[in-house]
Amino acid sequence: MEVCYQLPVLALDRAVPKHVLSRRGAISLTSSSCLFGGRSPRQLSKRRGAISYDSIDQTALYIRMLDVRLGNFRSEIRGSTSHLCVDFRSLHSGESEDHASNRKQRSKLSLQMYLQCSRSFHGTLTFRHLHLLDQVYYGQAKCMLQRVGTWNFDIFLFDRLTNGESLVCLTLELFCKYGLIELFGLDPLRLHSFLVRIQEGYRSRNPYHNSLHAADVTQAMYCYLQEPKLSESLTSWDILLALLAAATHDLEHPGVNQNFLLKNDHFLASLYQKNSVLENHHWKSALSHLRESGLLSHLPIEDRHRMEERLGSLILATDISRQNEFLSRFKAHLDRKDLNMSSPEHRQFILQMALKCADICNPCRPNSLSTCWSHCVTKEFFQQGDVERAHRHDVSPLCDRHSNSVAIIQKSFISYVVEPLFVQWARFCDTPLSHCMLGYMKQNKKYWSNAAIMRPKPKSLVRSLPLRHSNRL
Ligand SMILES: Nc1ncnc2c1ncn2[C@@H]1O[C@@H]2COP(=O)(O)O[C@H]2[C@H]1O
Repeated sequence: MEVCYQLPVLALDRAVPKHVLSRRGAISLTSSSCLFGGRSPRQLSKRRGAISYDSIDQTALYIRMLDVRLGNFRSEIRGSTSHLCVDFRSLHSGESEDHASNRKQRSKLSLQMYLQCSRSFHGTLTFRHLHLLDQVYYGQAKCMLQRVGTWNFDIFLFDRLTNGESLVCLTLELFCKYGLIELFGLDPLRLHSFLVRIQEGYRSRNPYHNSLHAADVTQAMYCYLQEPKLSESLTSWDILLALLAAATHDLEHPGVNQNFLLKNDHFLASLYQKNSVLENHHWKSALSHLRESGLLSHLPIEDRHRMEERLGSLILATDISRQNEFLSRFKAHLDRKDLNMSSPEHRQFILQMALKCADICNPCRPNSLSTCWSHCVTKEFFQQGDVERAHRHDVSPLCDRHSNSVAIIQKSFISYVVEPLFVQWARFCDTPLSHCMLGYMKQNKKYWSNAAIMRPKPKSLVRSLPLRHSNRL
């Protein structure tokens, strides 16, 4: 079969054979040597050990592995080449303004520390080198970690102090706090290398869906794990799972939404049969990193499988288009007062709700932090809109910079998506933190309402704003 999986509008760097995508049962890789950088698929599959190609799961994992094997992945993140399939470079033309790429430049770290950090990234840092690190900045980062469980934790500052390594530093700290390394007999080096892979697996050029967002969600998840209803009933497995899910929940996000992938017949849309395409991709990517790093390889196979399934159920719950489904179920439980935290099924459900809250908690942060997130997320929407416009496609809802404003998007997002969820979460937790989040949310809503009045709505917005907020359709 012909190797042709052309996107109508965007540049294709590497084609994925259609039969990889369309036939569930069998993947023939023979006609796709271009995918393997000159190596035969056989060689690769041999090197990977036993990869079975007989399920959609393995297909997904294999596609991610190819991404890594080809070295394409890292270079795309570093900005020199492009992604496996879609060339997303046009999304990032305004490089100088890019928040994420500026993070490194804005970092106050010395060159010496930068070099040390990149060595530590690639595993060549020795303990002797650690003494050479710029103590001032690591000292400050360490200091911040003492307050990692506070809701006004400034993740932007923490990221600068750790030279863009907030996800690794924060997650390691939380693993240590909970004693997960000892409890699960984890190899600290494998854990570190797994977290570095995860951090690098986020595209730093995405204004919003980058490793800083993952670090923010992980920090929020930690705050929720401290809530008495959770802390008094969760097991160590639950905690391990919750932290892993938070850290990986948007892994390899391409910086565009599902609607964009569907419209462009992206191979991921076919692979996941147009269902929670991004979330499935995040989950499978997380699995491949978990397996490749061997982090849990010493645990019994049944435990690992259970863990992988549960990880999937958490990450898939972050699909915002399933918000109503989760919210109705949550409300029904709260009305009936029948949540029983000693039931594994109910604990998993509460972890799903906690991750959903952590994922969209940015409007519930203090205004100085919340507004930064609002600008980042809007920037990503508008970049997608610019590409759609440039290719004469319909511009997706919320993505048109000419008919939207940050304020309007925020007002609508807070009212229709955030508030209903956090009101129920506060009903469930009924703690100072849950009410404090509602307080910040109200302040932010007011702030954006005023901003919207000060900056009048573009005329075309009256026609284009959807009734219900969703950037995914
Ligand atoms: N502050 C925000 N304003 C508007 N949309 C948001 C905001 N924060 C998160 N979102 C949206 O909520 C979605 C949650 O799932 P995703 O991370 O895939 O994509 C996210 C964004 O589309």
